[in-house]
Amino acid sequence: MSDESRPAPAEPRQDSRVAAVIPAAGRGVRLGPGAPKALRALNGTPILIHAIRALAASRHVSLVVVVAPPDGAAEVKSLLDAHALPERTDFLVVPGGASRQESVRLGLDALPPAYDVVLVHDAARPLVPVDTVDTVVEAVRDGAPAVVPALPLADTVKEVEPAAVPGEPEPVLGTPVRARLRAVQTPQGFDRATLIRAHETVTEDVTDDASMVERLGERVVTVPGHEEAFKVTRPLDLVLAEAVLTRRRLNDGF
Ligand SMILES: Nc1ccn([C@@H]2O[C@H](COP(=O)(O)OP(=O)(O)OP(=O)(O)O)[C@@H](O)[C@H]2O)c(=O)n1
Ligand SMILES: C[C@](O)(CO)[C@H](O)COP(=O)(O)O
Repeated sequence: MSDESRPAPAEPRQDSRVAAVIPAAGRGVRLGPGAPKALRALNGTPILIHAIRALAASRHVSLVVVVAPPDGAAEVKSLLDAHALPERTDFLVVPGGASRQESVRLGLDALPPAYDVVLVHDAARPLVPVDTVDTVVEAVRDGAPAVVPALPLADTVKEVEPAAVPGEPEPVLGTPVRARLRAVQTPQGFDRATLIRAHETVTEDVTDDASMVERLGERVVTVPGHEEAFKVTRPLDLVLAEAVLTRRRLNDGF
C-alpha cells in the first residue's frame, strides 16, 4: 500500500467497547479421538468454559461470542447455562465453519455494531492470564490496529523442504535468526473495522488473524505473551494444563 492510500494512524480509543470472539469449532484431531476439543474436560470443566472465564475475567470485555462446533451450538448454549459466568458479560453462541478462519468470520458476522475493539481468542488456550488480555486491549485502545501477544522461542528453528511422506528426512533450507522470531498467542486484538476488512479481503489460508491484517499492509505489533497462554494441541498439553491449574490452586491457598 502506498503512503498516500494508507489510512492515517488510528486514534486512541479509550472509551471503546470490547467484544471477544472465541473460535471453538475445531475437532482437536491432534489431541486424539473424542469430543470436539473445546468440549473436552480439563480438571472436570470443559476447556471452552475455562477459556470463556479467562476472557470474561477482563473488566474490559463486555461481550463474548462463542463459535461452537457446527452441529454443537445447542450443546454449547446448555454448557454456558450450566456454568457460573460473570453477570456483567453478555454471551452469544453461533455455529462455526470448516476452518478457523471461517469460524472467526462467522463470529464477526454476529457482532452487534456497538463494539469497536475485537479480541479473537482460541478456545484451545484456556489458561491465558487476565493481565495478558488486558495488555492486548490497552494496546488496541492506545491506537494499534492489530496486537498479538508473543514470546521469544526456546528452540532453534529450521526452514525445510517438507517431505512428501511424513517421517522421511527433510532437506534444511536455512536457519532464521532466532532473536528475530516470536511465537504468537491469542487473544489477538483488533480495531474492528480493520479486522473485518482483513476477513473480507484476504482469501489465502492463514494460521492467525493478525497475518490477514499484515497482508492489508497494516501495522501489527506484539506485546508480551505468557507461558500459561499455551495452546492445548497434543495430549501432553493437557497434562501441562492440569499442572498449571494445580499450581494456581496451591498459590491461591485452597
Ligand atoms: N474449523 C475450525 C477449526 C478450528 N477452530 C478453533 O481454532 C482454535 C485453534 O485451532 P486448533 O488448536 O488448531 O484446534 P483444532 O482445529 O481443533 O485442532 P486440530 O488441528 O488438532 O484438529 C481452536 O480453539 C479451534 O476450536 C474453529 O473454531 N473452527
Ligand atoms: C492463532 C494461533 O493460536 C496463533 O499461534 C495459531 O496460529 C492457531 O493455529 P492452529 O493450527 O489453528 O492451531
